[in-house]
Amino acid sequence: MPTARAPATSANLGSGFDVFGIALSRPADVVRVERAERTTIEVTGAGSQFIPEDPEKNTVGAVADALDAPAHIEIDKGIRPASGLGSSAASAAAAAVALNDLYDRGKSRKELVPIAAKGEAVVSGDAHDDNVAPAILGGFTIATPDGVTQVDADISIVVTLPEIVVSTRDARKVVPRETTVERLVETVGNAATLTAGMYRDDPTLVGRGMKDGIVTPARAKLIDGYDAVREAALEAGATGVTISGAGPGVLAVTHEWNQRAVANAMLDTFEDRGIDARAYQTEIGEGTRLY
Ligand SMILES: Nc1ncnc2c1ncn2[C@@H]1O[C@H](COP(=O)(O)OP(=O)(O)OP(=O)(O)O)[C@@H](O)[C@H]1O
Ligand SMILES: N[C@@H](CCO)C(=O)O
Repeated sequence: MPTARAPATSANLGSGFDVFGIALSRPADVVRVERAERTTIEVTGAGSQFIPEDPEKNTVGAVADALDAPAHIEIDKGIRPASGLGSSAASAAAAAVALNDLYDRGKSRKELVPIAAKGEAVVSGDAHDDNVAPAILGGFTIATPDGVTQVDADISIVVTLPEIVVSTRDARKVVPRETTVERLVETVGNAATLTAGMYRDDPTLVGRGMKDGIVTPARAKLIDGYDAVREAALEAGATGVTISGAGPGVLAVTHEWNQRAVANAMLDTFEDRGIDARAYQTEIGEGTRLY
């Protein structure tokens, strides 16, 4: 039975809304697939009680359909749903890679990206590629309508995950529909700085390039304590802080040597406000691995 492990991912990185994404070395989902007459799904692990097993409602059902690959699909969730860590995308990415192997469909990793994105459409209303691209390919990815560009990068990351639920569908409703030319110029500059930082494995440039004055301020209101947690992480030495994906995860870029200090500062700040949270000290990592 093919088994695939797909990593958590963080989309947007502030200045790259719906375009940038990174794979994280942990946590991850593990998906096992077995040929069947029709698709059935079994979900265990983190937050599994909130995840539908109906193939019409689970991201992996749409992937099995798109590959014409009916299967019994077992999902072991390592990534809590509605986290901002690409939980729904990780299952879709792992299913795409495992089903491609099970049915010998011969699709390349890049060809599997839009197929896995069909799963994202099931949960958030549209098929953005910015989580499934890094989940499948690993590293830092730039997903545009013209295709995906992938860069391997070595950057330390802390993501704190508060016990707050923010669904991608709701977080997309608060995204401003218009912006100014000044904001556009600022965002292009930041996105370019971030990309240069990824090429150079430079956490200072990546952190600086995550600044965003358009989408992040609107979404920060959905995350209790976001401004205070951001300040605390920067004071502890993070080079940049933003919302991970659609939230509520909060992502900090760090130097490797102060990862722990940044994680503790973020956790303490959530705790001061009575919000339970957990921290992942992680780094940009590989894409889906097939066993
Ligand atoms: N295989 C799956 N894994 C996780 N969530 C799933 C899956 N299939 C369907 N869902 C549903 O998708 C929703 C979670 O997806 P959502 O995009 O909101 O969160 P996320 O993937 O953690 O966040 P983000 O995309 O911001 O990183 C939940 O409503 C959940 O029930
Ligand atoms: N780019 C997406 C990622 C979450 O799926 C968003 O921020 O809405």
